[in-house]
Amino acid sequence: MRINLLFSLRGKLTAMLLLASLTAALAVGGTAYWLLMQDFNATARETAFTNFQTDIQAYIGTYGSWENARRNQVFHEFVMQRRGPSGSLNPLPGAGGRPALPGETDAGETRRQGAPAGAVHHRDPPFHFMLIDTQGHVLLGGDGRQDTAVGEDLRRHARPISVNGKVDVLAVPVGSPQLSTQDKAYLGAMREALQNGLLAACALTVVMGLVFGSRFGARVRELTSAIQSMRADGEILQQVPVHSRDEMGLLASAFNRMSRELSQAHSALRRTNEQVQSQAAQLKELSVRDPLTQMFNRRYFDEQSALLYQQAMRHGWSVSVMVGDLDYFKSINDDFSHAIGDEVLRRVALILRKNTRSTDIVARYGGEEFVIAFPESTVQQAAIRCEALRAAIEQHTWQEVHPELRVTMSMGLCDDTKRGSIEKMLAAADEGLYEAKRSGRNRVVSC
Ligand SMILES: Nc1nc2c(ncn2[C@@H]2O[C@H](COP(=O)(O)OP(=O)(O)OP(=O)(O)O)[C@@H](O)[C@H]2O)c(=O)[nH]1
Repeated sequence: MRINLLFSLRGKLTAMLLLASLTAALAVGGTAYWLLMQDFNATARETAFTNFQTDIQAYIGTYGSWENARRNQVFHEFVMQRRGPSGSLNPLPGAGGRPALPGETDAGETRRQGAPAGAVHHRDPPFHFMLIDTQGHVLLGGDGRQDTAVGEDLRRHARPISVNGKVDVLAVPVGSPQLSTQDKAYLGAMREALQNGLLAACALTVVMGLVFGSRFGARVRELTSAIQSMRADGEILQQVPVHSRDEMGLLASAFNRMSRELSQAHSALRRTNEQVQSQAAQLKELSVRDPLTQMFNRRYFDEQSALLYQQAMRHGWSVSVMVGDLDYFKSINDDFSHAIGDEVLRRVALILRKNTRSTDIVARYGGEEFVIAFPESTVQQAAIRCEALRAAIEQHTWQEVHPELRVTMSMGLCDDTKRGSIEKMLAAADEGLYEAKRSGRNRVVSC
């Protein structure tokens, strides 16, 4: 049976691997990118703080105190003066200290850090510092909130700036750090590399899924085909190769063992069945045989002769029955021994069997009495054959058994099917036998 690739193990395994790799790649790539961004932000924030701290320390240090410094020179002018026109001292715009962004200038940013309330802002820097005193009052920045106290939420993030070993001011970060063009380019390249890696991983996963799925599917197919080949009529023993020691290998080993055990059990069962059938046949044979002469017994004769009679009636065939009895058999037993009597019975049985057709039903009816049913035989035809039997018995070399032994048989015959049954025909033949005995024995009398 062919299975569509989509629904095959190979297809499912490939899809599972693809899903797993996509999920893993997205999770790992996303986390790595996020961590990288965090790292960049932290570095940018720290650099900005260092620059701002340096400027403030220089500003206050130059004038002795914040109040003096503010009275003497505006902070952004101090910074401009300190850095010079190129601003090379601090490449980051404003007190925030980040690299200049397109459309921004260092001077512009620096001016805005110290700009008084109401000053014109071309564009708010995305990240800068507000300077507060130890009581939380705004000293610098804060979009016109000078001398007002900032809230606890902002003070929580304030970082102290010490001047000459004393902390009088704190820097509060405002906004989020902006990355430089170089950083952005670097991060863009990283993102592109991650995307390409993700695509490559997916392609590799599909190929690996198809290859591994194919190998895995082939091993499953071996098992499936072996199971489908198992038949109760002798094909139970199926063995598959064990390729590995993993679960598939264990499954293959377990299947091989199960198939071997099943096959052994099946063979044992078949042998037992054969023995039972043979014993049943022996028992059946024993039940229809006379143990002394091995001839059919009375039961068998009654069954078979009744069938023969029915067939004869149905087809209009003739049928004859003979009842024979050994003459003076009691004297044989008495004069020569019971064992010689048995031997006589065995030999008579042999003579009767050898001198009749395979279609004739020959049986020992009891004691020294024998019966024969002749299918498709008139009484005249049966009489000729009974006469031959009688002569054969008389002429047998009985001297081999005992020098003085002489054996003869008297017989009665009947072919009158109109009597209604085989039993009635036997009864009529028995009358003939009686007549044969009465008229001198060793003869055949038809009735
Ligand atoms: N040895 C031996 N004798 C048997 C067997 N079955 C029956 N007999 C004997 O056969 C004898 C039959 O004797 P009777 O019925 O008197 O008949 P008979 O002596 O043959 O006399 P007629 O039939 O009148 O000629 C009996 O003595 C039985 O014991 C047997 O299986 N073996």
